[in-house]
Amino acid sequence: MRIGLFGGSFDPVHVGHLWIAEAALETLSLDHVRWIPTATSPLKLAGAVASSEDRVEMLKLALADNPYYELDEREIARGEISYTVDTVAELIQEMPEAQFFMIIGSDSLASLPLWHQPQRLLELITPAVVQRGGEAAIDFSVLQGLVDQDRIDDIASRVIAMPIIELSSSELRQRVQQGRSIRYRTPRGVEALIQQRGLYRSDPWTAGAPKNARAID
Ligand SMILES: Nc1ncnc2c1ncn2[C@@H]1O[C@H](COP(=O)(O)OP(=O)(O)OP(=O)(O)O)[C@@H](O)[C@H]1O
Ligand SMILES: O=C(O)c1ccc[n+]([C@@H]2O[C@H](COP(=O)([O-])O)[C@@H](O)[C@H]2O)c1
Repeated sequence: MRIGLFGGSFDPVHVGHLWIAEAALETLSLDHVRWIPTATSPLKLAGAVASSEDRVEMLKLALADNPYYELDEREIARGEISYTVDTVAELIQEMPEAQFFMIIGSDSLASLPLWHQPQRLLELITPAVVQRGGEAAIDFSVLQGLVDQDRIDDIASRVIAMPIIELSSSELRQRVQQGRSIRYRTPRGVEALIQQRGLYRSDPWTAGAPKNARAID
């Protein structure tokens, strides 16, 4: 079994995320992509804007019709800060036969030395980094000091190519807050849920504390 792990805040999930997962499935010949929404991302300690429940609900709608996608709610269930190294160690113990890949954007690679126990994490799992067409080549030198050059070359050989999709969850949140359309930026069901539940309507910065207070209690 070859399994891609795709973690994120998914606040909300958007078509950039879906494209990444699809490109990863093909490039790495994966059996499935396991989507793992964070409780609180270690480098986004202010917490997500939407509640964990709403983010999971949106993911369920986005992933529903794809048999190669699985939703893994362990980080939400664990609560508190979601360290990837803990999640990966758990999964390896549960599925010792599987080969895991950690799907990450190049911005996440750049911050990897700041992650919790990055050296141990890289001993446990191989990152597969998304390379967006037209962008400068990924700088793998950030891994120097964490792993040796052979390992860096191995990681660099597993890039996931995709076109540039100028989208982020922050942009979607901002658009909703400004009353602008998010159509085609996220699946229809997700868009409908955001509207129905009134998510992202108020500006979290002017409204005060993040709404996902439970995640950082
Ligand atoms: N448009 C995109 N193209 C390539 N990678 C992306 C894109 N959007 C997100 N990613 C990657 O997907 C992973 C999960 O992202 P995350 O859930 O934090 O979404 P985000 O859009 O980056 O959110 P935010 O805008 O709130 O920071 C990260 O590794 C991130 O680098
Ligand atoms: O383990 C860490 O220290 C760590 C630090 C930063 C990010 N991550 C993971 O990287 C993924 C994307 O994070 P983010 O902040 O872009 O939503 C998500 O699964 C996070 O848990 C993990």
